[in-house]
Amino acid sequence: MDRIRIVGGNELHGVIPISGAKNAALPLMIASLLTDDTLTLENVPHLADVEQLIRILGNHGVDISVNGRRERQGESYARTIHFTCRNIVDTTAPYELVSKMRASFWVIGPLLAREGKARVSLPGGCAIGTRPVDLFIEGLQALSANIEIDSGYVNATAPAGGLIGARYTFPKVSVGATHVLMMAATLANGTTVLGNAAREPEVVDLANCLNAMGAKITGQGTATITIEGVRSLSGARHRVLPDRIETGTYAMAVAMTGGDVILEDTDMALLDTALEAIRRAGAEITPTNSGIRVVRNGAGIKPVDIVTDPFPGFPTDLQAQFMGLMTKSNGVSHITETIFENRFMHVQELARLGAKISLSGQTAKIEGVSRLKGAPVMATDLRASVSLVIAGLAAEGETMVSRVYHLDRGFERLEEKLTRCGAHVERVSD
Ligand SMILES: CC(=O)N[C@H]1[C@@H](OP(=O)(O)OP(=O)(O)OC[C@H]2O[C@@H](n3ccc(=O)[nH]c3=O)[C@H](O)[C@@H]2O)O[C@H](CO)[C@@H](O)[C@@H]1O
Ligand SMILES: C=C(OP(=O)(O)O)C(=O)O
Repeated sequence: MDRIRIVGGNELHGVIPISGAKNAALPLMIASLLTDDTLTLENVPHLADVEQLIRILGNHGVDISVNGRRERQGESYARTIHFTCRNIVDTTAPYELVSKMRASFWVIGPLLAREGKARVSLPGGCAIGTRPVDLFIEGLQALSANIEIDSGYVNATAPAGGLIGARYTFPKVSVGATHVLMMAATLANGTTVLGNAAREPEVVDLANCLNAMGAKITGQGTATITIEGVRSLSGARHRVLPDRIETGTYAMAVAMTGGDVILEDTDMALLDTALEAIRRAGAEITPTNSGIRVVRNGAGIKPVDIVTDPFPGFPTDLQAQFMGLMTKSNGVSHITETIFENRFMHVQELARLGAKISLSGQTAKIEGVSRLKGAPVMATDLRASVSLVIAGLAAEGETMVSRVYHLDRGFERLEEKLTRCGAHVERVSD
């Protein structure tokens, strides 16, 4: 199994290209199930989750080619991928495939909308909380779907004439349930109004792509999304938006090590709240023509308190990385996690590097230390694993991160991007 070896102590200087967003690419790929025409996605990152979803979509009958070639034949960076689903050949998404990745559950929306039925295994994904699917079920029921749960599967059927548009207000903001309801409602009869919808940029990206396919969606990016159902959707060409979590992660890495880096092909507006926190920690952040410049010279890292929240709040997917940064602040900071009830597994691993962190309920208290010391650590989930990389970059000596398959779910060519900026990071294959 691969491990990542880091020798800490180097500043970062150079340019880091930001990839397309995993969390936008996945729902966009799933949207290809809604049409018998070709959906072409540009800037698709090469990640384990994308490969896994390619397998799942193939099982439903989606024909997939990369840059005009068949999948797995070559180039693997910022790919353009064509998805064509002339016919859905199977409306079951089996446990063996879905259990590996939570977002694969989202096929339930398009399958139900296009074929009138879906049988989808309850999902897996990062072990960061219980992550139920009650909101998906309630929302689809509001569109008149009949839903039963049996032997670990969700069996959904639409009325004979198809799903029926309705008003549904989410009792809690859910990115995934917003994606699914939006996709399902595009082909429903009549109009759907989603209240308390997620406002994340990835939801907006999906809505924009669906509109390019002929859907009639308005209000994306606000808490109320209106979807007027249409009879069918066509193909489209769409560019996946930049990964704001990858952007924030590298910005925090520079704030941690010191240095001067341009994050290319990204956009400050995607992560205002996180960038503001990094600024308060002592980094200078400015826009450039193609992205963002992050600089930290001399001065130490200041302690900053944050609370995670749905967009536009501080993203939970950057919480672990920010904690990594705060381990070396020159004071005491507090981080409160409000989205997932079990997203502090990085705490004990950061402690192996010498971090001083205590937990009280959903709040972590971080007492900054002047030095971290390299150690063997274990990745426990996707964002936790990269928080260990950030800490390792500033630790003295060698940090060896095991279980990097978590990292490979969401960070494209991490070791290459960091090495080019002067870090000592390498992948070790046993
Ligand atoms: C592939 C993808 O895009 N994943 C992101 C997505 O996950 P995901 O879409 O799974 O996260 P949600 O926004 O749905 O989850 C938010 C909260 O709602 C709860 N909930 C959700 C659905 C439901 O039916 N019932 C329920 O109680 C969850 O347990 C969690 O506590 O948004 C999360 C929150 O920004 C991010 O951390 C994930 O990286
Ligand atoms: C939690 C994440 O992913 P998933 O929802 O697929 O588990 C993430 O991207 O940080």
